[in-house]
Amino acid sequence: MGEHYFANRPETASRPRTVDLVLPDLHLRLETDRGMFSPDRVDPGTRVLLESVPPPPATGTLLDLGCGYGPIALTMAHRSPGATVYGVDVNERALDLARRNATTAGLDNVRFGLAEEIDPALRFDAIWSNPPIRIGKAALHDLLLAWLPRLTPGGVAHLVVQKHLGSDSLQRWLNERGHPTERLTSRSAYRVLAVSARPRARTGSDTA
Ligand SMILES: C[S@@+](CC[C@H](N)C(=O)[O-])C[C@H]1O[C@@H](n2cnc3c(N)ncnc32)[C@H](O)[C@@H]1O
Repeated sequence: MGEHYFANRPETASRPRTVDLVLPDLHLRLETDRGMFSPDRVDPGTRVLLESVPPPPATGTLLDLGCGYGPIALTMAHRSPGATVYGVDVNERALDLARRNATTAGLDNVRFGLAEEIDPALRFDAIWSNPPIRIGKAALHDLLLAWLPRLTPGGVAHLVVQKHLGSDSLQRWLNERGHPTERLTSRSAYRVLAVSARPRARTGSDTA
């Protein structure tokens, strides 16, 4: 059976290569390898996200959830040089390449690591993600429930999901979980969802 791109330590023999990420505002050559998501080209869903989401906050703390070799985190770091960007993944080969890609791009406002290496007290002003749909619905829901509550009040998460992989049901589920969620973009097979932080529960003193 083929190895999943979300393996922690891919056993697949290494075969390094590069892909070009070309956007109106940046051009990066990124090192990739076997054993990770979309090693031969920047994923079209990632491209839809990067081409359609408004610029991230200029300062603060930003997150790329499931960063792979780093195209989303590095774009955020480039667009928001005054912010600190975190990229988290379970795939250590991808994290190593993401760190190398940051160094090559001269971006020093981005940090890559496993979830447990990221300070649990950190809160995020924006989250961008091409999430790992293929880990299964229950695991994806658990992942989102672990990270979305870490949005700051007013923070927004942008998630790109293919329609046939369940973007509409994910949007419904997020709304049911109390995260106001709208469809920002609909381009070919891809949808970008804009997910707001859950509104804080009103307390007695709010209404006094
Ligand atoms: C669809 S890929 C996107 C990769 C990269 N952001 C891109 O655009 O090319 C999803 C990523 O999520 C990672 N992933 C899977 N399970 C995860 C988890 N529990 N926590 C964080 N990342 C995870 C996978 O290893 C994979 O790199």
